[in-house]
Amino acid sequence: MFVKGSMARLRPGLARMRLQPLAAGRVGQNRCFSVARPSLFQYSGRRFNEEPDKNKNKKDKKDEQDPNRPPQDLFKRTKWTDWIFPGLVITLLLNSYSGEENNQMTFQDFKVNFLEKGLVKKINVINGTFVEAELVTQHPKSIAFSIGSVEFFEREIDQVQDRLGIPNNERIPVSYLRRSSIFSYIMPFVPTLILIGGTYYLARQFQKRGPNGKGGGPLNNIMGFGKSKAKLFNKETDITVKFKDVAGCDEAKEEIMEFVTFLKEPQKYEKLGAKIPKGAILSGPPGTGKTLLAKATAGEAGVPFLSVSGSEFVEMYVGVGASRVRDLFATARKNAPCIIFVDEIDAIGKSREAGPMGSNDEKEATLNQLLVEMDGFEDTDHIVVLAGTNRADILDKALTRPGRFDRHISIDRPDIEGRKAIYKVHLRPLKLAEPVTDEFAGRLAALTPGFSGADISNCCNEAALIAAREDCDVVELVHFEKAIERVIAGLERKSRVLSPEEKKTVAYHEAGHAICGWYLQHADPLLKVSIIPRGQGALGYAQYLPGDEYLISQEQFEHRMIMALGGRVSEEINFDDVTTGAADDFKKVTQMANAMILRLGMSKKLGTITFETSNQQAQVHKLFSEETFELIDNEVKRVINEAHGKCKKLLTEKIDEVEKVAQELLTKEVLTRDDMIRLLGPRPFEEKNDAFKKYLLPKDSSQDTPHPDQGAQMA
Ligand SMILES: Nc1ncnc2c1ncn2[C@@H]1O[C@H](COP(=O)(O)OP(=O)(O)OP(=O)(O)O)[C@@H](O)[C@H]1O
Ligand SMILES: [Zn+2]
Repeated sequence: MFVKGSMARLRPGLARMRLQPLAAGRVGQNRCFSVARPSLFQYSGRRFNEEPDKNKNKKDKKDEQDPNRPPQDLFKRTKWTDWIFPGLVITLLLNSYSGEENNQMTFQDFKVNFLEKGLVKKINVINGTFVEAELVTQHPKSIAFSIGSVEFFEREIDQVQDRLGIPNNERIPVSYLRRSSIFSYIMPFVPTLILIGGTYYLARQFQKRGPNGKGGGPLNNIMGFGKSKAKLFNKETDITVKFKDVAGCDEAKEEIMEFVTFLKEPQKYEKLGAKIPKGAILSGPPGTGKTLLAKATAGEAGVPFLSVSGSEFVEMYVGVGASRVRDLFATARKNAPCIIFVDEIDAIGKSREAGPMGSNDEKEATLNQLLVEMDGFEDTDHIVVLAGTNRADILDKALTRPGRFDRHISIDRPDIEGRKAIYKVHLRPLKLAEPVTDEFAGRLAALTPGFSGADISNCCNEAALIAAREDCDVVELVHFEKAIERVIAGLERKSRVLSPEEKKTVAYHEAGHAICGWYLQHADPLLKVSIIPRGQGALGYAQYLPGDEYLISQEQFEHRMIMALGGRVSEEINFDDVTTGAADDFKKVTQMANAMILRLGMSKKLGTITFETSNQQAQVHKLFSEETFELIDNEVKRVINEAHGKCKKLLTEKIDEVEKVAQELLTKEVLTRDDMIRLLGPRPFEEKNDAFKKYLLPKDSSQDTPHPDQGAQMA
């Protein structure tokens, strides 16, 4: 008989399908036989009268031992814990599936075959939907079936018993039971269990197959949330940077030297009772070598270096930042004496005064923890905390008070001598055509005013890349010049083809800039004019070389404005219509005019007052009257209009020169300083840029390179 067996239990649907004809046939032909077997059907869904199925166990066991069975691979888990989660889910699924009532007996069968024959001893109505009837016979001892409604069932039973004339006191006792399966208790916890189980399961899986096969996968990191992300550089192996690798910034080095001596010989200070500063803030524009200097300090002192970025403390979860700060200092104490370097400290150390968006509790908590830790460690801990920032001005005052970051070391962009020194450092590893001379480094430095250390390092690398691309054996000056131009103005875009009209407009526009620059006294030395598109959006540009200036006069300002307007004015003079090409020029002009009026006291009408406010304040309060507003407006317009007028006058006078330069540009696309001298004669003024005179002018040939700041990229 195929009826019996594990199949009936494991696959109730299938069992039902096969069993039904048999049962129906039997029921139809021989009711006694059919009623003698109801418990068989109940194996599929019923829980009582169930006999352990030995065959099934045997079969399963056999299956497990069969190595050729492919799904078996799935079962090759080693630990039982791996099965908790999948097991839970499978059990629940099976239960919900087998939980369906699979009872095959109907009330009619019950009535005809048992009730009317007087075989029923007791009736239990379970949960109002299901009936178990105890029988007087031994085989079967009981039967079970579903009912639609209790009232109907009761009525039917009464009717049968009425019909059979059973007196009231002998009627079949009916009891009403409430039975709940174990799952109804478990069910409310299931979502939580699945969640916990799922997380645990996934965490284990990730742990097993972490990157580089060592475990510790991404999910595992969740467990290490509060851990600091600081990178520890070991003194013996990792820190190879010394002060000699940090060029320029001599004052900064001198100041930071104090920490080196302290970390090397703390007794020297301690025996005199001196308290060594706990930390210093290194401030300066991006790429000026703050991180490098901090690392070199560790390198010189021969102590470990813990480097972390302020933004790495910031997480959206409350308390994580503070916990990371604690962890960082705990690590530092273990490695003392050592240096902690927190880059971008402004990410957490911003002034705690509530901004327009209100305060940020998590950041405050992180900052507070940092303050607590800094107060907490003693001089005897021999830990120095250095912090880098581009915005020292917005730091919380509590950070900079004595006892915390009480030294402020500012590192500026390098001047010509600084750049020269930095070039020498970064030229060292390169294979050059000739040994690095003062002249060579000076020339590169003169060509790159405003470059930071990082720019210089980038530029040297770029030069080597260009040399390699051109299959040269050594890096030459020309490669550096190309690299500098590329760093400043972006990549040449020869593929951007301009129409002849566009090209003509660009040529006259650039010629306008160039002529203004040539004939204005305070204009910076002109290096190159080009109408080859470069970078993003620049169709042409005139390049000048400003010196390292710290003061700019009003007249210089005005001349720069006139130069910036030269492009548009040349278009006005030479064409019937103007183009969009001067948008960037206008931005510069407006910025300069605003600065003159609002900040620099260069307007007689407004006087020596600064009208500049932070944006947030301006939004909330009106800081000056309508009349002042109007006056500012008028003054800005006046300054720009005057510059425009002077520019127009100059270019109208020099219209032939503009024509010459524009035509030459149209044929050659790039004009160097030599070309300009050939076309216009020497500049009527002496060049004021010392670096230019010293390193570039004597050999004034075709060494033409751009500069990064003002004047470059005249669109
Ligand atoms: N004075 C310098 N001497 C030699 N190299 C320098 C100097 N300054 C910067 N560099 C080069 O620039 C790179 C970047 O510098 P660094 O990361 O120290 O700048 P930073 O000031 O910390 O920048 P940021 O403010 O963006 O963090 C250095 O790795 C180094 O190669
Ligand atoms: Zn322009």
